[in-house]
Amino acid sequence: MASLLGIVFPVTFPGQGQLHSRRRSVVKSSSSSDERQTLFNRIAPVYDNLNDLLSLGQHRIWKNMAVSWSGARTGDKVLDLCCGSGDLAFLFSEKVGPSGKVMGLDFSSEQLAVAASRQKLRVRSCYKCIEWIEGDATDLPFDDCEFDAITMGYGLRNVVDRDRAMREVYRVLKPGSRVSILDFNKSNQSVTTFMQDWMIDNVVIPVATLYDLAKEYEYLKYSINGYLTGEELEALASEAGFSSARHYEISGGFMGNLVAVR
Ligand SMILES: C/C(=C\Cc1cc(O)c2ccccc2c1O)CCC[C@H](C)CCC[C@H](C)CCCC(C)C
Ligand SMILES: C[S@@+](CC[C@H](N)C(=O)[O-])C[C@H]1O[C@@H](n2cnc3c(N)ncnc32)[C@H](O)[C@@H]1O
Repeated sequence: MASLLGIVFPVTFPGQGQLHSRRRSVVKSSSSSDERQTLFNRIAPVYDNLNDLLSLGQHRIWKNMAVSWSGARTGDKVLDLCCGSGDLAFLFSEKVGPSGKVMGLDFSSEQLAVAASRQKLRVRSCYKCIEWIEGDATDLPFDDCEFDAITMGYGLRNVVDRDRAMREVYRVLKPGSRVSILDFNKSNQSVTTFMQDWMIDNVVIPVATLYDLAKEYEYLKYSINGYLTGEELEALASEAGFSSARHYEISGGFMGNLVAVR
């Protein structure tokens, strides 16, 4: 498998956060990581609107649940991993408040640019505590035991080396703290899988085609099929060292949320 030596410069987008940059070298495991980075850069301009349209706004409820399950409290230092356009980071900042600290990390510069521009439009003081960092989930530019809570919203499924990402999450979490990982549910129920596939084939992809994004949303179906079941996600967390892990199915089994405690 071709490997690429990529130098990733995790830089911040100074929405209102401090400006800092940390340099790490990341060996990308395969070109598919590059392809995914390109995909999310490409869909960034319409990503939020299509999520609202295609889920009838339900994704905001699911993201609220994920942040609540993280156990984040006022004053905490928290990480939204694979933050994209920042939905969960904004929810996190409402939880931790102005005395807390929110870091949003993603390897898509275009997604981070959308996140930073959304941040500039928000006036509440809690949103000023968010810092955006360009980096890789498999090589986090943070110290051990740095965070009180972590979320990954629709991120883990898109990371090529999920084992490494889970070990990194474990490393940077404080003992006794939680990671909350929201994503599509890879169901064991054939009727759920059938309905999920039907919706993607007959609603999601036709709508995405109107935006010339059919291939990007065909990847969505491919990535769900290649994802882990709830049981497999619990095992992944356990193998990474987490002391407990539970996967909860939500929205009729269409979505799922893993909560793991370090
Ligand atoms: C926020 C959501 C998906 C984010 C997302 C994740 C990915 O990995 C992608 C990969 C490639 C392209 C896009 C994405 C992406 O947007 C979930 C909601 C948005 C979904 C696109 C809509 C899925 C619809 C469900 C199959 C059925 C929803 C039923 C609901 C009860 C109305
Ligand atoms: C579907 S989006 C989710 C965005 C946001 N969390 C949300 O819930 O809307 C997946 C995000 O994961 C990011 N991503 C995928 N692999 C990554 C990696 N190895 N390191 C950092 N970000 C990654 C993509 O750039 C993309 O922004």
